[in-house]
Amino acid sequence: MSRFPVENIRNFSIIAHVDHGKSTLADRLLELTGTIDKTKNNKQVLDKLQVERERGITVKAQTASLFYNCEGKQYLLNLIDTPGHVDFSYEVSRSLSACQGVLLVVDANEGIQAQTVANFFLAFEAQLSVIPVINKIDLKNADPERVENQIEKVFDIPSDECIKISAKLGTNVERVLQAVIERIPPPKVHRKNPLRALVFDSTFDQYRGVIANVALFDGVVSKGDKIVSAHTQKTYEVNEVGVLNPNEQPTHKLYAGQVGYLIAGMKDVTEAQIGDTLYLHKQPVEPLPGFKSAKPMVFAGMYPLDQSEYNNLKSAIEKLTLNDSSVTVHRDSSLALGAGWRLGFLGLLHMEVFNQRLEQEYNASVILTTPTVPYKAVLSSSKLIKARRAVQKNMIFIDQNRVMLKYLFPLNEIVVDFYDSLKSLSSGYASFDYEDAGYQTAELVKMDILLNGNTVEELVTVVHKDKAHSIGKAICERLRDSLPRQLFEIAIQAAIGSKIIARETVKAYRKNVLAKCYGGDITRKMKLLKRQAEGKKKLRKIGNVEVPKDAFIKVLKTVF
Ligand SMILES: Nc1nc2c(ncn2[C@@H]2O[C@H](COP(=O)(O)OP(=O)(O)OP(=O)(O)O)[C@@H](O)[C@H]2O)c(=O)[nH]1
Repeated sequence: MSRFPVENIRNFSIIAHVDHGKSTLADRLLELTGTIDKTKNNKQVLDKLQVERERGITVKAQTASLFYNCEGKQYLLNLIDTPGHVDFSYEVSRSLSACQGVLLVVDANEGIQAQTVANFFLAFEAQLSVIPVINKIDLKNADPERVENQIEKVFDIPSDECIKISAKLGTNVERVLQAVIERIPPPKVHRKNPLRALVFDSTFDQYRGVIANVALFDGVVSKGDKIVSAHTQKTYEVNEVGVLNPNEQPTHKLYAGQVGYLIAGMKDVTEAQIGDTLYLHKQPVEPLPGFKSAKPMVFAGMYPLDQSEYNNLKSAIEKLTLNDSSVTVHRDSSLALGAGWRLGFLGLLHMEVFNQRLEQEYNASVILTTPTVPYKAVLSSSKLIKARRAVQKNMIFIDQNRVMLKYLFPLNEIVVDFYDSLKSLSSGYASFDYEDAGYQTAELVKMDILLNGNTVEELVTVVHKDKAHSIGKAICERLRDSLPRQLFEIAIQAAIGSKIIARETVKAYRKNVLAKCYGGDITRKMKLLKRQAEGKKKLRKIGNVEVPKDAFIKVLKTVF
């Protein structure tokens, strides 16, 4: 690795709106630099997770070191492929901290979309060099000149700086590599200073412990060095260092300006925090600023299917949150579902992907409850504050066919199915991005669900006043269909305070376990009654109503 002086190193990221072709461009760059075999049918090589391959989207940023010869000099190019979907923008902002420049990929047919704008500003704020790349010029409807004009108008980048390519066919991709060398500056680092390495990502390997992805800002790290974590102050010996090419390839050393991985016998997932600084033993340095913690937008309860699985699920969640540090975890418990956690996610897709990764990578089966969003409630007079609907903030015309609209929305209105409705209403043309605008006042009510007059704590929820009736009705109907009939009639009611807003009834049914037992043999009667009592233990009693666990799961998972 010493062959690469700092001036021959470029660290860059590919950013774009979802599906504009980042991963395909990354494949071509890996092929052009001989990192992967051109003859193979390479498709999204850096999308390593099963969930990424199944869904065809990137959810984790991935790093690859490319070796590239240009005009007699050998360059080391560290490429970070990032996700496009809004839920994973935290991955993007973290990746950018290890870069000096970005390739901003824009689809030649679709033009600038919501995440193109959001990701551009992440790079712009981080003061990175931006190389605009117009992709998919091979498409019949491609209009690269129109997209060039959009880029000039919205981002103030001269249109002659755009590189027009087809990542699929490989057209002009070599020009992208040349632009990386010419337009992105080498990292500003000092090799003579003591080691200062930023942990910008980490994964957990069952056999080797924590694998930390590091960017070296100062100094050198070698196999066998003693290093200290600024976060925990624990000391470790470096067992392995190397580059990702794109799989792990050990090297003896990593130098400032380089990006690679490091294994140092960290066995516990709490030991390698993303954003931590590593330095050499007895040579302490000022820690790097790290990362702003992610702000979860959507919360859901997670419980093991069976309580005996609690500890396994706990360890799986810990390992996965090491790799996805934007998830927040708090212990929680529910009378119906037992001990579990309340997890915070950046969006609904993020929640689904996390759940799928738990199942696929850790073989965990979980119950995930319907997502909710956080509210701040003023309880002084239990009358909750005035409502505010979506308010338009501004409207900007990007070109003749495209307009950017900004609205202030209650988070709860956009979190579940807004994105799908927007896509179907606009035949797929509209794209959507959001950011937190703080808490607003709204007319919210606390809705109770009652079984024969007794509140079911698990189903108490906060809803908007206007939606209380439809949600209450849906919960009552769902409960009616999942509650077994009992010896008496059950009234299922949704109530706001003392006002009942929806009601369903489950008719009485007498299961006479003694029916077959004519003849009056008392011991046989006792045996049957005992068996019936055992069956009831799996139920939860609310007042005099017995509720099987399944009924809660059905309601908690599907309504709202
Ligand atoms: N015609 C054409 N299709 C392309 C080109 N580049 C990418 N695609 C297609 O566009 C789709 C999306 O490409 P990806 O590379 O997965 O896009 P991405 O930006 O990485 O997507 P995310 O990782 O989910 O954000 C795939 O079906 C690609 O085959 C191109 O130059 N021309």
